[in-house]
Amino acid sequence: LHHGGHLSWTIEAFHLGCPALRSHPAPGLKPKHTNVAFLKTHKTASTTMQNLLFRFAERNNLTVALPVQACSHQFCYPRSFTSHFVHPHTLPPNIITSHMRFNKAELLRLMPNDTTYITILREPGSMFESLFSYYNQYCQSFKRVPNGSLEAFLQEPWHYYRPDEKDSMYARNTLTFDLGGDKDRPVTDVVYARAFLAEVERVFSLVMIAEYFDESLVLLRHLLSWDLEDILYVKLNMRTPSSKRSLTPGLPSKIRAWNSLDARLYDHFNASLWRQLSTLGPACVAREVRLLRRAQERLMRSCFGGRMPLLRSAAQIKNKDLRPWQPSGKVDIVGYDLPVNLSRGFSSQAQELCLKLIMPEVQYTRVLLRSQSLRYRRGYQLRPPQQTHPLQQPIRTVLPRHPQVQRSQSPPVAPGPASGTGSTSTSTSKPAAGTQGRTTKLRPKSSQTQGSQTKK
Ligand SMILES: Nc1ncnc2c1ncn2[C@@H]1O[C@H](COP(=O)(O)OS(=O)(=O)O)[C@@H](OP(=O)(O)O)[C@H]1O
Repeated sequence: LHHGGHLSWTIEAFHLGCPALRSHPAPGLKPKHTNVAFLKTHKTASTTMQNLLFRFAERNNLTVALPVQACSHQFCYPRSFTSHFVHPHTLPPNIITSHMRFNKAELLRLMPNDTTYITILREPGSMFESLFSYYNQYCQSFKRVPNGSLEAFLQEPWHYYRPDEKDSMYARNTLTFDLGGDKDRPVTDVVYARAFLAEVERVFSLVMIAEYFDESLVLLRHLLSWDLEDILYVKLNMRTPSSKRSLTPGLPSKIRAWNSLDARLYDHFNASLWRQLSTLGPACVAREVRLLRRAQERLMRSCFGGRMPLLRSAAQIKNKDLRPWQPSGKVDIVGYDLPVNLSRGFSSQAQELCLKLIMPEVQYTRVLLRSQSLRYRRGYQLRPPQQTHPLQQPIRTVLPRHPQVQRSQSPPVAPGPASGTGSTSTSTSKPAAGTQGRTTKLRPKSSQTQGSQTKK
């Protein structure tokens, strides 16, 4: 993306009187928030968000907390998160975004005081259909169902579901579980449901909604004072149309009843998303979404020569760094390939951007761990002997390395006409199953927003 794109975005949005921009007449000078904890929930477009955050971290030389190898590429999900799951070479972190089961106290210990907490939810019907298809070979509750029939499962879920067995969190109230809640709390326990919802509301400054991904990104950009280029993305981790099934009449309501805690969360935060958007102003939001989509198209054209990169099944993707993990033979996750002839005229930085945009979660996590370990070791060698190494200090005393980033002085590199191969060499085999401070306060919500094997 080129500087001009950013400029026209800010000018156009400014003329529309977007509240956050109006209150900051020189948005280009406002420092970006760089300390972000994104709770990566399951089957909610969270891999797309994670990729966006990984790229943001790399561009700004930030540190991303990554799992220790024993945890695979997730923080030992479904175990409750602890800072022991974080690789020491990725401390102290600015950003955390890999799958985990949320544990507020541990994150407060790990992350800087001014960390912004964000998560994403998806409409329960389509989310459960996605979970049911993706985890049908792993989750016993789903495996028991004759002919893998979603209808049969929903007809009598208690016949197939065992609350305490391995992977049961994919079969009921997965969002509630990921957020650290009790997925099996009876529907009648309204007091619990209300208190849980209130807690989520208190902790998370933004709860994105997958169905309104672009609108959610507009809110995110305002909340964090980020630029347009910071929210560009390519959709990742999609199933092929043939792996999806449409829900027959009556199923959505059964799914909501079975996942009543999740349904409650979704309804609440969907409504609050729209309240936030209306505070920002519908015209402003519509224009920002349009600008985002136009910028995406420009980026797609320059990286991939078309409106979208070439969508491929894993077997068709030549570069193994770009092959997404496949949960089973029964469901196809599509990925992308880089066009072979796009390397000419591209700077290596531009090639890297195009590659990273479409790099699947498992491979990107490995690449990032490698580069951060390298940086860590270099830093360690350069440190005078008397200086205490951060890991020798209790975690609570470690200060963030990059509290905030000033907007880039130089224009971002335009991805000119990319190579079909990356410099990385990672395998696509699925990693092994999840085995198995600092005193911080949650920052107040930003006033700007008034307005995992473990499976993959
Ligand atoms: N930008 C955007 N907007 C809306 N939906 C999107 C987006 N990006 C990805 N997706 C869809 O999200 C599903 C994958 O979610 P996750 O990446 O969270 O899955 S995972 O738990 O990490 O495996 C997967 O849904 P299904 O295809 O229904 O399985 C993706 O198609």
